[in-house]
Amino acid sequence: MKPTKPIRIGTRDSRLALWQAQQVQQILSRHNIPSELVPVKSDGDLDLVTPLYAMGVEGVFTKTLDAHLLSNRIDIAVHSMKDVPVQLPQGVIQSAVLERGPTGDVLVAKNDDYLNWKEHELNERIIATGSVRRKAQWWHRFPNHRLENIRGNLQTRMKKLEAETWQGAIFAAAGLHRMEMMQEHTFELDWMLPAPAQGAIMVVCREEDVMSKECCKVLNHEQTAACVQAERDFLAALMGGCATPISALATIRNGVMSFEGNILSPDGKQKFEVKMQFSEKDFEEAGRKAAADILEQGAEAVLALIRKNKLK
Ligand SMILES: NCc1[nH]cc(CCC(=O)O)c1CC(=O)O
Repeated sequence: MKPTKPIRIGTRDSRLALWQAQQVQQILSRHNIPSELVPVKSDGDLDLVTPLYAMGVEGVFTKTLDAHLLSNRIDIAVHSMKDVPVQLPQGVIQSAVLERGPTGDVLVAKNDDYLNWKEHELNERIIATGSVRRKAQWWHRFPNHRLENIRGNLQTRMKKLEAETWQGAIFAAAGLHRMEMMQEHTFELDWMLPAPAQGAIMVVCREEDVMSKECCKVLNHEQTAACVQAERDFLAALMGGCATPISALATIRNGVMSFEGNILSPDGKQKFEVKMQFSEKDFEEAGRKAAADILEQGAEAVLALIRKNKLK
């Protein structure tokens, strides 16, 4: 099946978003499917002051592209999957998930000091992150550190870090990697679980657009799709929301899925975690089963706390 007109690929206009959309374009072109990029400004990019968790709406990065899709100004939209609310708008469907990049979070620091920081140390250090999920996990490990809010695209945040006296800032490894912005003093935070679907690129299209749906099949990476589905099912079963201190990472090796998830209170004091393995026949159940396990441990108390904070 070949489209008669180039597929219009909607993307945000940040450098990272454009890079990701170009990946999609390259794969399509390898399969002789013509396409064109349609960059669109999103509200999440226009307001650089308000922390994301205070914007009060879900999908600040995705709703502008959703509107473009539903009004037929674009045929597909490319998103950083971790920014996409688990509930897609009516009429919009997931048409592919690309093979995943690096999944973790990293600390970009001013020097190599991090290697000497002890868990629960008394030193007060200043680290920048705007993410409630990263804050909660950081405070769980370093309760005495001060965490500063930071917003903006990767380039903006990196410049801000250079200009401030902070010891470091936290970034998704995938973004830095894709922008070739890996800095000298960068440390993998292997003790921190990423946001559900971090490092994955999702493609969506209109539900009834058979042609685009078919073309997107060449973009889909099945193992990645199974892993991020499990992570998002975990999130959906617990809250169904973004900007919550809920993390998850699923990986598949030799046909077995290893699933890790956690929920923390926003101050990092309470933490529940789950680690489970699933064989292929249970992949579709993984997220839901992990959520049931963590709730059984008593995580509901933390969820109630998060809900109360959100209402304030
Ligand atoms: N919320 C912003 C965002 N959305 C996707 C990425 C990076 C790429 C990815 O994680 O898929 C980032 C930057 C960051 O968290 O540092």
